[in-house]
Order: sequence, then C-alpha cells, then structure tokens
Amino acid sequence: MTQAPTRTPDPDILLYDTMQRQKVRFVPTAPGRVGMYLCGPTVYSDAHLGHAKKEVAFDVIRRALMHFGYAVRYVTNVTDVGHLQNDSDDGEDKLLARARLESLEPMEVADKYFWSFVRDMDALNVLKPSINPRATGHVPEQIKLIEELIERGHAYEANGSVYFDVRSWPEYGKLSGRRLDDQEEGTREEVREEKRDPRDFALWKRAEPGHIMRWESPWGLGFPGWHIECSAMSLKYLGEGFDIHGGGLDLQFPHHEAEIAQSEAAGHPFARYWMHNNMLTIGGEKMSKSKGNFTTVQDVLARHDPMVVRFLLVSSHYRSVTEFSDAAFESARSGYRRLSEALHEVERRLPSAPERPEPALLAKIGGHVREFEDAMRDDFNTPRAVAALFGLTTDVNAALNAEEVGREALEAARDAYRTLGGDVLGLFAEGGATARQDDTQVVDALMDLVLKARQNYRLNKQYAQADELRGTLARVGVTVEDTKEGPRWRR
Ligand SMILES: Nc1ncnc2c1ncn2[C@@H]1O[C@H](COP(=O)(O)OP(=O)(O)OP(=O)(O)O)[C@@H](O)[C@H]1O
Ligand SMILES: [Zn+2]
Repeated sequence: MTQAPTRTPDPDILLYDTMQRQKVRFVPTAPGRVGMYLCGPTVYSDAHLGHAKKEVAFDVIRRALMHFGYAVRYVTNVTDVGHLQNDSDDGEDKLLARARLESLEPMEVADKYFWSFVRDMDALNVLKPSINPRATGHVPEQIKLIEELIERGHAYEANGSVYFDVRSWPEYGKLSGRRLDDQEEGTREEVREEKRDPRDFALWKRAEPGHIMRWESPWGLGFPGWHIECSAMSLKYLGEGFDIHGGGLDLQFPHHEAEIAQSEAAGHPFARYWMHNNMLTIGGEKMSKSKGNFTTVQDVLARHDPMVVRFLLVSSHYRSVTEFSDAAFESARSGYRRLSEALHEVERRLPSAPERPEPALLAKIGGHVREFEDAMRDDFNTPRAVAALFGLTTDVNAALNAEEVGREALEAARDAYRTLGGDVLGLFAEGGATARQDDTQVVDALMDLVLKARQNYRLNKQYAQADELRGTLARVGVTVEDTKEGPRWRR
C-alpha cells in the first residue's frame, strides 16, 4: 500500500542510522518519496512475538513517514530458500528440514508459513508491503549479481559453490564494526577448505545429491546463499542507493554486512540509512526459535486483543528491548483501554454535540498533537508519542467529566486519536479481538434463537419450515446436528 501523501513532506525527521552511529536528518533521494526494505521472515515455522516486534516497529516507521507526507514504497522479502541452519554456510536448509519433518513439499512449507505470517500480521494491523518478493522467484537476479562479483574479482568459484572474497573488499565490516569472525563453528572440513578466508561467505551453494531445491547456474546445479537474495531484490525493486534498510539488530552481522559488501563490490551503491530494531526478550533473553523460549503470535492472539499486543509493542522504542511478561500485558491492557474508552466516549457524544467555542481545550489538544509529532520526528519515539496520547486523554476526560463538550473540540480529539493513534501507531483497528469477541457473543445468541425456532417448528410438526431453516444455515456453512442433548451447530 502506497498512500497518496496529504501534506508537504516534513524535512525535520531524525533517524538513528546504524552506519553513522548517530541520529541524522533524513533526506530521501527523490523528494517526497521513500524506498524502504525490510528483511522478512524465513517461512519455515509460525512467527513468534519477537518477529512481531520487528514487523510492528517498521510498520510504525512506514506509517509515520506516510503521515509526514512521504509516499513510501515498502519492500520486504520472503526467504524460502538458502537460509541454512545455524545461519552459516553449511548445514541443512531450514525449509528442507521442516519439509521432511512435516512430510511436505518445501514449497508447501513455504506457503503454509507464509500465509500463517500474513494472517498474524493482518491481525496486528501491519500494512501489507508494496512488494513482497520471494527468494525462489528471483534466482536469475541473484545469479546475475554473483556473475558481476566474479567479473570484478570479488567472488570466486570453488567446487560448484561461489564465495564472496572478503579480503578483496576492505570495507567489509563497516556496519557492525566487526572485522574478524570465522563463522566456522559446525562447518564441515570440505567447506572450510573451499574458502580462501574463513570469513568468506557463500553466494551460491552447490546442491548435494538429494537436495531438491536447486537451480541451473553457470556453476552447475545449486541454490543461492541466504544473503544475496536481499541485495538482488532490494536493488531490483528500490534501485541503487535506496533510502532505508531495516531489520533486527541481530542481523547486522553477518547478514547486513554481507548484503552491503556484495552489492557495493558489484558496483551498486546500497542503502543510505540503516535502521535496526532491538529484541523482544523473555526473562532478559532474546526470544528465539532456536532457544525454544518463544510464544507464537497465534498463541498470544488467542489470549490477548491484537490491539493490546500492538500497544505493548509500540509502548517501547524500536531501539529498546521489550520484555515479554504477564505484567507487561496487564499494563498494556489497561493503558490501551484508557485510550480506546476515551475515543469511544468522544465518538459517542459527537453526533449530539453542541456548537460552542472552546479555545482553551482546543489549544490543549493541539499541544498534544504537536508533542506526538515531535516525538515521532525524533527517531520515531513511540513511548513519548504514547505519552502524548495519555496527556490528551487526561485533558479530554477532564473536559468530558466536567461539562458538555462542543463539536469542534470533540472532532479535534477524535481526529487526534484516529490519525495519530490509528493511522500512525496502527491502533484502534476495526475487527480487533474485542470486536471479534463481541461478534462471537452476538452469533452465539442469534444461533440460540434460530435453533429454538427450529425446535418449535419440529414440535409443531412444521418440518418443511424446520428444514428450510437448516438449509439456509447450510448455505452459509453452518451445520446443525441433532444430538441427545439437543441441537448443536458448528461451522
Ligand atoms: N526476539 C526478537 N525480537 C525482535 N526481533 C526478532 C526477534 N527474533 C527474531 N527477530 C527478527 O526476526 C527476523 C527473523 O529472525 P529469525 O528467523 O532468525 O528468528 P529467530 O527466532 O531468531 O530464529 P533462530 O533462533 O532460528 O535464529 C530477524 O530480522 C530478526 O532480527
Ligand atoms: Zn536481508
């Protein structure tokens, strides 16, 4: 989704650029337009709440840029090949391992977890990407980039695999400041011998016999390495020197370092700003699949309103750690309720609000809007932005409790909640769990009535009418069964 800008692009946005290690003023290459790339999921298992923190963090950044008048092209990839276990150059492909475990085709695994990811992100009100390219759909682009690197002397073939020659690129390590890492743990002797330097990383891997995800290449049958897809796809869809590249802090090294080296060494200027989200932790440790200390987004959503989950995530800054705990959910729930109840009260009163001048209240509301925007201009400081919404709520509640508030002030308050809390932070979405719960109650009550009516028809031997009711329900996918305990329905 690329929203048409509604205001002149704001020139005063500061963001923390990991490369420059400081907050800098954001100046896009094309005035008013932002190209943004985010490293997306490896689709081999359900997303956990840590993944959601990253997605929500960058969704808010995107929404804020849109709010500040920029048209954003937001590209995030789907890794469906090449991500090997232990994130190294050796080991089994994460998708293949999963496919064997679940007796599925690798592409079934990719689709299953891709759609599960999409459902989770929809529930959390994360905007859909403008482009959502898959690694397997861009193998020719990856091969071309690897060929360019070989031509320029920055990559070499060894035994059907191709490695990036780190020693040929002195800038390698400039993002993370790390210069040495041998990444050799768990690597087979054979792979170690293939590399000229232990830091070299795979651009292309020879497919061992039995490896089913493989493609023809100038180096024989194989598959792309994990890092190269992001360079190939971001450059393809956003162009050289695109604006913002995002991802989790843990991806800085080796993944982002590799992305930069292999793009720039091939002659393609890469991202101009690097943004990294910090981790969601549990008991102080990073939530991660491999540690097994994770809670899936689905499990969380089964217990909590998605808007409360989102509120919890935006209540801490994207560069801060978010600790996952029952207490954190409890406080997010009460915080979110405070805001949403005030908004609902404002909207409830609006249709019958009187016309009356309230300059003092309007000025207060305007002040909170400015505080919110200033916070978001300052490296997307969502905790300060949320505090501004609480400030707004204190003033709005005081006015609502004291007197009948006029239309103009109520409209200003509603717009503040809907635009800042809704459009920018992505809160107050329709159809959140609260709404769903209400719907379930309504549907249950209606179905009770319908089944009682059908029972009455049957008692009165009006079988045609009883069957018609059952038929109508069947057409919308509801089955009625008669059991000893009475009729039951399911869909
Ligand atoms: N706990 C977390 N908090 C924030 N972001 C996270 C967290 N875990 C993973 N991410 C981000 O999600 C993306 C995908 O991560 P990845 O698939 O490696 O998840 P993971 O749980 O760390 O898996 P593994 O333990 O197998 O490495 C990365 O950008 C990563 O930074
Ligand atoms: Zn990436």
